[in-house]
Amino acid sequence: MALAQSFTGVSFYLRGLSRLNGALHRAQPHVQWQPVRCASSTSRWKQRQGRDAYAKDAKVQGLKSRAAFKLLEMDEKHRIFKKNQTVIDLGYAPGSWSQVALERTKPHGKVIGIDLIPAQAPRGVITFQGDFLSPMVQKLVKTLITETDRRKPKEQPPASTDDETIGDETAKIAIERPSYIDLERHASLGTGDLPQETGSSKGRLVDVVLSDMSAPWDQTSGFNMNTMSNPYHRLMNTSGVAFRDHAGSMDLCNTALEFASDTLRPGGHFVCKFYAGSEDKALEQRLKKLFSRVYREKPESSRSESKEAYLIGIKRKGDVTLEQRV
Ligand SMILES: C[S@@+](CC[C@H](N)C(=O)[O-])C[C@H]1O[C@@H](n2cnc3c(N)ncnc32)[C@H](O)[C@@H]1O
Repeated sequence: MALAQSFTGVSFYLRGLSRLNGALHRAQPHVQWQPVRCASSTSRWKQRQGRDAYAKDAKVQGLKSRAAFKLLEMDEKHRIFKKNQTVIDLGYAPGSWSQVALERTKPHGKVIGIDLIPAQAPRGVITFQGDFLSPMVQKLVKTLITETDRRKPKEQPPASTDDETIGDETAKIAIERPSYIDLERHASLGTGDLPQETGSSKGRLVDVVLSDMSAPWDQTSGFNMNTMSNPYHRLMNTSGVAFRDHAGSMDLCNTALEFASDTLRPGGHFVCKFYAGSEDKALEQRLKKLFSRVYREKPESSRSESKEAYLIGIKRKGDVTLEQRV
């Protein structure tokens, strides 16, 4: 049974890091996750999913979505993951990138997923629900990173304590902190006792920061779906208006990059999705300040009609930090 502790408006789930089964283990015989080429698409999403070989392959292999293949392609080319790394997955829901990250960082990799919406995370992923554009949420995530780093798997309490159940078990780490709402209230009153910003290199505990965040838009179709059991369908990933998608993605990417600047170890890597447009060159320049090598990728599994593409930063420079935007 999964244990969950809810704080007002924010939920933490820590599932047993070493007990990976379910979808991930079912996917194991196909660890290569070799996709076949994409079939032609139609304008209707559902029909397209029906014909899309990547979407079918993801289902067969127990992956939460076809997006997994984009990350697998990029990892194949740039060797992003190594065993036992700590990975932050921004916009993790429904969780296929987290599945890939867990698989590629075995046996003791740690994956922390953050998303606006609640979702059933892959087993073994620590999740945090909140808007990553909020500075408060970013601070809480930094605190969570520090806390989980202190509690390595070998340091967890024995199976008989209250914090751990046995069986299809899930380990829970109870993290003592004020609620999200309390923190927001204190901040607005100017009395905030916020979590301390982690000091320069001291807070750099992360090996890989991934961001597949897309600015969410209100749902415009598919209202007949059972949205209580599948909240992923409550929001659309693109507005359909190229400029809005581009502007939204630049904000998300810059925020993810600044977070990477604060939390990535020297030598760490960064991947972020963006929607192409006039500002993406400036974003690429910012990456070049922080990383030794920067690549622009459009994986084969990314639909050709989509303006999405990825920037990859390899090897964070140890002596550089990015200035925050004003
Ligand atoms: C394309 S989906 C990610 C798919 C995921 N990489 C996977 O493989 O399953 C984009 C996600 O970004 C999330 N997102 C968008 N804006 C966000 C924000 N400001 N904070 C946190 N998550 C956000 C959305 O809720 C959505 O779940």
